[in-house]
Amino acid sequence: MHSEFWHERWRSGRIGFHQSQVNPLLKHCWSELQADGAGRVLVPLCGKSIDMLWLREQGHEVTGVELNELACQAFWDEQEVPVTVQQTGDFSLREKDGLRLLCGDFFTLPAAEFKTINWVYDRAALVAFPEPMRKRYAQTLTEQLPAGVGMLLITLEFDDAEGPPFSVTEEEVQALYGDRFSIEKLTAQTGMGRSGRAEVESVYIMRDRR
Ligand SMILES: C[S@@+](CC[C@H](N)C(=O)[O-])C[C@H]1O[C@@H](n2cnc3c(N)ncnc32)[C@H](O)[C@@H]1O
Repeated sequence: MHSEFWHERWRSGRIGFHQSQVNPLLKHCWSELQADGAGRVLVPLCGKSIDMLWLREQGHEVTGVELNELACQAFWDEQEVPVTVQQTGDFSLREKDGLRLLCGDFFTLPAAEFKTINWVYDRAALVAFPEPMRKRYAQTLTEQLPAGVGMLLITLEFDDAEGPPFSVTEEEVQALYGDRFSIEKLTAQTGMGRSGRAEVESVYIMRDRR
């Protein structure tokens, strides 16, 4: 998936993935990580998700990483929070009160950004990538994240091969992350997706084996 694909989605407002409410599965399942409002949460491919606000409200520090500048600015504008934009390497940074939004390519995120992460929240990030990029994405996380990290991952499964989103099976989650994490599937809900197709939304809790 090329960057331009996503920039065009944001420019044209075709952001059906964005949710106006906090994701109910996040609210329901986050406590399973026993994160207790402590530590920093990485939200890869965060868009302008208000799930980051909910995580912040729990007490976590939050770092979101998003490719598109419109999305990063819209997040703060919609909260009516004025922020200044700083440049840090290849990324622009908008931050306020423990919530940092880094704008740039996740695959070029400096190693130092991963070192302070305790938790990862992945909703619509892994499934946003086609298969070869999913491998690269999961490899980046498993190689860069520090010991003891935990993750909440939400995936979708459906028959249609076209994406994004892309269908990700439990077997693939195991293949991508099983060497480093113990993986527990918490729920799997069958429902109608945005495009009217049947899909299964699954939540995984992943705990570092190290
Ligand atoms: C399907 S959306 C999900 C957004 C968010 N997680 C949510 O739940 O609303 C995927 C997002 O990832 C961003 N994105 C795609 N490739 C990226 C990359 N390489 N680095 C950072 N962000 C990326 C897109 O701009 C888009 O906003």
